[in-house]
Amino acid sequence: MSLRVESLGLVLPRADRQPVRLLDGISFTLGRGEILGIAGRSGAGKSLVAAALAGILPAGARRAGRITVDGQAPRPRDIALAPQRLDALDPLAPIGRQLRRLARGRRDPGGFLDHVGLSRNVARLYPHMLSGGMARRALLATSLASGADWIVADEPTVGLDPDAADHVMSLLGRLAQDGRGFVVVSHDLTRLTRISDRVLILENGHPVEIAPADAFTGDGTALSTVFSRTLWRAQLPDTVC
Ligand SMILES: Nc1ncnc2c1ncn2[C@@H]1O[C@H](COP(=O)(O)OP(=O)(O)OP(=O)(O)O)[C@@H](O)[C@H]1O
Repeated sequence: MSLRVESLGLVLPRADRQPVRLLDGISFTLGRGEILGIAGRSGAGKSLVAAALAGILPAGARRAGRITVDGQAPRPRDIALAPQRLDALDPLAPIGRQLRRLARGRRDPGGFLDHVGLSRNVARLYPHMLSGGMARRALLATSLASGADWIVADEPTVGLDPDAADHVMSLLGRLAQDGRGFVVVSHDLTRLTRISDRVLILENGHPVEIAPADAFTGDGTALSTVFSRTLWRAQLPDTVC
């Protein structure tokens, strides 16, 4: 029971010029109940990977490689993206209606709100009435409502204060324990390594390494590449940048 990604790549053809290779050679296997973190510097390709896993490609881009769920091509609702942009929530519909729409009326939206730690009253609220933390949780609720077993959360803590970021990260950890597989993209390596089983480090659209989360400790000597060690050390509180 796994999500398998083999040599995922993205190429953007350009008229009369060399195509741009946006992503190349990204491979991993994720089991149910597991979390794979994806980290890297700004522009490394994290959001592109997140979107490509959910089948969303930049205009004109070609995908290379193979993505399978339990050995088969993913069905449309197998993999859901909780995107970085809060405006992915429909500004014109209350949250409950959005959840019902995604669940195709199969389930009461209240259950999805319970799962992400939001009060059931939130079902009546429009996105502009939510705090940043509530909106992040609502986005996660939409990915649960879609029925996906594999959820890709792109920067779920961006814009949140430290307490709210901790809450959202622990929520992801709890949701994974229910048997879904999560890919969590975050620039916040410290929080990411607390909930992930393994972390894929990306640079320039290429994988640098996939390390077990417990290798991100101390001064990072357990990491196999200088790049990952440098990225990790840059986050340590006593590092002067
Ligand atoms: N639609 C697109 N068309 C062409 N290039 C793109 C497109 N989207 C992203 N890119 C380029 O791909 C690279 C990776 O972008 P991406 O948004 O995935 O980075 P990221 O690691 O998520 O960065 P950040 O942490 O700043 O969000 C960047 O150089 C970006 O300019």
